[in-house]
Amino acid sequence: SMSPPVLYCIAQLLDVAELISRLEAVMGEFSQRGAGLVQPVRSVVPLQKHGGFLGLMPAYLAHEDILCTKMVAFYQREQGSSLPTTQATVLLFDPVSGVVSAVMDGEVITARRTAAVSAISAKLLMPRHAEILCLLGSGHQAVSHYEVFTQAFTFKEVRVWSRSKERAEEFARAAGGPVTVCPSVKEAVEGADVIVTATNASEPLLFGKWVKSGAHVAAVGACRPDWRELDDDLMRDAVVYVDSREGAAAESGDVILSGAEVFAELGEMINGSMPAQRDKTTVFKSLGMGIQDAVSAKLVYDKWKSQQ
Ligand SMILES: NC(=O)C1=CN([C@@H]2O[C@H](COP(=O)(O)OP(=O)(O)OC[C@H]3O[C@@H](n4cnc5c(N)ncnc54)[C@H](O)[C@@H]3O)[C@@H](O)[C@H]2O)C=CC1
Ligand SMILES: O=C(O)C1=NCCCC1
Repeated sequence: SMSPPVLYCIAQLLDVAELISRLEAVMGEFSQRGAGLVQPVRSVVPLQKHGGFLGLMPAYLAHEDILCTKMVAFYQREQGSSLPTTQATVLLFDPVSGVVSAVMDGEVITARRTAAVSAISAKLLMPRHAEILCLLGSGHQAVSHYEVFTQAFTFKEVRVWSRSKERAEEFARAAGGPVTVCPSVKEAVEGADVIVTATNASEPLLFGKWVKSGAHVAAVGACRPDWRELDDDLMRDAVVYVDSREGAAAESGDVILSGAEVFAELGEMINGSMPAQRDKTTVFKSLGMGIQDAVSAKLVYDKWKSQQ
C-alpha cells in the first residue's frame, strides 16, 4: 500500500479568506447540533510528571465527508524555554475506506484557524470603528492573531505586552507594521477596543477594571478547567460567548471558576439564533475544536492535490 503524503510546509496552502468562510459555515452548523457533524469534546491525557497534556481532537463532517483528527501536545514551559508550548499533527482520512489520506503539520493549522475563529467573533462583537488592537502574549497565537486581524480589519494602533520585554520588542520588529510595546498589561489594554489574550498563564492577568466598556476580548489561552487569563469581574460583567458550550463547561477555568453565564456560542450568532451584543463588553472564550482543524486540513489537502 502507498504511504500517505506528509505535508509540512503548508503555510502557502491555507488561504485566510477561504478559511474564514469555511469556519463560519462549520461553526454555524455545529451550533445546530445536527446529526451530520460528529465532534466529541477533546479528550485530554494529563502528563503530570512533565507538566503537559495530550489532546485528541477527532471530527467527522458527514455533509462534506471529512474525517480528521488532530493530536496536540501542550506544556506549561519554564520562562525562557526554547521548546514550543504546543505541538500538533493532523491526520486526514478517506472516510469511505478509513485509509489515511495525509499527515500534516498542525502548527500552521492551529495558529491560523484559531486566529481566524477569533476574527469571526471580532467581526460580530468588536465596537464599530474599533481603532486599537491589543495583544497580550507574543508567541505563536499572538503572531497569527496579528496577521489575521490586521489583514481582516484596519486599526489605528496595535499594542503588544509580553512577560518578557525583549520578546515583545522582537514581536514588534518582526510584525509587518507599527506595533507599540507596552510595559504593563494595564497600560496595554487601557482604551483598547479589541484585546486578544494569547498566553499560557494559569492565573488571571486581564482584569475587568482595566477594560474599556464596550471592548471585545478574544480569550485564546487558559484551556484547562483550573487555568485563568481573565478575572471574575470581567467574566461576570461581560457578555460571554464560547466556541462550544460543552467544551467551555469541560475545559474553561475562566467560565467554570467565575461562575459566569455563557450567553451564546459563536455559531448561534452566525446562525442569527442569538444576538451579537456589540454595544456591550464582550468576551469570546475560545478553546479550539476538531471541526476547525478538519475544515482547515481539507482546504490544505485539496490545494495540495490541485498542484500535483
Ligand atoms: N483556543 C484555541 O483554539 C487554542 C489555544 N491555544 C492556547 O493559546 C495559548 C498560547 O499558545 P501559543 O501562542 O501557541 O504559545 P507560545 O508558547 O507560542 O506563546 C505563549 C505566550 O504566553 C506567554 N506566557 C506564558 N506563561 C505566561 C504567564 N504565566 N503569564 C503571562 N504570559 C505568559 C509567553 O511569554 C508567550 O508570549 C496557550 O495557552 C495555548 O494552550 C493554543 C492553540 C489553540
Ligand atoms: O485547539 C487547539 O488546538 C488547542 N487548544 C488548547 C490547547 C492547545 C491546543
